Amino acid sequence: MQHQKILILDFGSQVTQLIARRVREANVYCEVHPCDVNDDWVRAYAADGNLKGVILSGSHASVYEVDDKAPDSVFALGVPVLGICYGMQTMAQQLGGKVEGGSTREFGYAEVRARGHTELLKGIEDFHTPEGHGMLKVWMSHGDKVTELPTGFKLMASTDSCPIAGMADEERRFYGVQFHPEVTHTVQGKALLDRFVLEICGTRPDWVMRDHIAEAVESIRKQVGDEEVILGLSGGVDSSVAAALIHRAIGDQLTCVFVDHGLLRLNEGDMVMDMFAGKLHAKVIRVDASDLFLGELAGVTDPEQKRKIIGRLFVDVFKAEAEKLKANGQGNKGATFLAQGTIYPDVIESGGAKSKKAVTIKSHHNVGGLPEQLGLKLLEPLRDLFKDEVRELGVALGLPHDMVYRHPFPGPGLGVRILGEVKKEYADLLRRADAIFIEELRSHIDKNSGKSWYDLTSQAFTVFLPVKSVGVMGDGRTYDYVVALRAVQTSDFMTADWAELPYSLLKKVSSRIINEVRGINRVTYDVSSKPPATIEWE
Ligand SMILES: Nc1ncnc2c1ncn2[C@@H]1O[C@H](COP(=O)(O)OP(=O)(O)OP(=O)(O)O)[C@@H](O)[C@H]1O
Ligand SMILES: O=c1[nH]c(=O)c2[nH+]cn([C@@H]3O[C@H](COP(=O)(O)O)[C@@H](O)[C@H]3O)c2[nH]1
Ligand SMILES: NC(=O)CC[C@H](N)C(=O)O
Ligand SMILES: [Mg+2]
Repeated sequence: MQHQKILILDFGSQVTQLIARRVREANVYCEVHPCDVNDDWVRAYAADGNLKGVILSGSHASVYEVDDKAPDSVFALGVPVLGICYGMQTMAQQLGGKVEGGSTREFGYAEVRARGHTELLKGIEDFHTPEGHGMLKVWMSHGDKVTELPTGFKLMASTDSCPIAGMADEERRFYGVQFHPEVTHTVQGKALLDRFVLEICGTRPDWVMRDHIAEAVESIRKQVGDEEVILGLSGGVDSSVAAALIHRAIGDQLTCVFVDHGLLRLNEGDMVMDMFAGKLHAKVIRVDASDLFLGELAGVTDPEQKRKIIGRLFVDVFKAEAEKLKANGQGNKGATFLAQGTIYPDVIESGGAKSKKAVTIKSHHNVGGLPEQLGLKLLEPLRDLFKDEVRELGVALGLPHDMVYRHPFPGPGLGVRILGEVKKEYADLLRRADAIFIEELRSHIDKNSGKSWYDLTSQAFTVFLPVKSVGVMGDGRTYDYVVALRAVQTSDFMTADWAELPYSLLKKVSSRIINEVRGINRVTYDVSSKPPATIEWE
């Protein structure tokens, strides 16, 4: 089935993904593409008639400094266009208006007054002033402003310091807002985007997870035919959901390879095997490669070097398993496809025009280089989905709730949570400390929300610090290792706040770790946000 869709052109804003999230939440399919796609691309993209509207994102740049423009064809498609912040500014400039650098900058909360009556803001006000004007509580982040409306536009909204905070050409259905409707701080932001997407663009809300399973199953069958697929299964959310979906489509033509690199969490290996072999009846090969990984990591202390070694060993193991599959005597012909749990944020991050300019903070282990080296074709059934859509899909496929709502776990595992040199002794201590932390997070329920602290945090784990400190236990002196607890709250993992865990919880965890894990005598809590820190320590 062909879905109607909204095109989001990304000018490099930090929050472009949120626009996509909000549109998807309205059950409308959308895609984010870099702003520098050309006119031919836009026309081809719209050729099947399913493109119902375009949204132009914000940017850190200024329209008078860079020449990032929307392809002109966007304004000639006959579909509605919404410009947000920089998106509004470039729309204004491209259509004959004027944009200038302002002397006052607006960051954060602002109140915007609706002007006149426009279709976009119809029925969308947070409150009315005594004079009867509609006001919106919004989030702003800009220094430049539109100072002259382009021909055909009328004023839609303003603030004290930004007289043109919204503009509309109702004839052509072009709208611009200086504020950010995609962030939750803009109280009616979701309502405004819903109105644009559903009413102004008239899009059919047909993006529903239930239907997606049937469509995905059909397309996997078509793509794979009677060939065979291997999939790197980590037990994490993405690869597990990909495995369940592909298994539903092609059954035994799928073989999952689960690599135990000796850097997994406590009992993780058995849990993953149990679930896949036991409940889903999928073929899973468990490869015990801990000696290989720990052997190659011995003596290596540099984080980037550790990541590269782990990435390379993953490739080696997959390669060896793909070969073995041909000769296993069970009628396998050998895999021609490699399946991956790549999700939409991975696609945007690696393909976005903007992110190519970004510096490498850490080389995320990735299997992106795999297919070429292995001579395999790629199968990525989740590449259009956001994480929470993947989770919804997992539940719909019958995966247990606990598995689907697990915190993400990085491929290099404890390898990046043991600072410096990785040793089995350290990994064993860390596994036990981490298991205690997670157990307590799960059992501590927050009274206000009724949720466990595991569910209230996005990711939580323990980090092993290879330093010793002095302690006293049972009147004796100890000289043992230190661990740090890390718990963060984030929606996209690009930025994160450290979680304000209750002291009672921290107290319990600390006392249990020190009492139960001999070899650790000190526990600290990491109170750094991202940025400037990162979530993992390496
Ligand atoms: N131990 C492992 N064995 C086999 N494949 C792995 C392993 N760890 C990671 N991978 C592969 O690397 C991919 C990327 O890992 P990543 O952690 O980003 O995703 P995930 O584990 O599927 O989900 P989550 O983000 O919830 O942890 C996985 O989808 C999987 O294919
Ligand atoms: O699959 C992965 N392979 C990796 O190499 C990797 N490194 C970091 N992470 C995860 O990415 C998110 C952001 O982490 P950082 O703030 O530490 O960069 C967090 O969720 C991290 O756990 C990884 N995931
Ligand atoms: N967030 C934005 O899109 C900002 C646009 C532009 N850089 C400004 O300061 O106005
Ligand atoms: Mg993972």
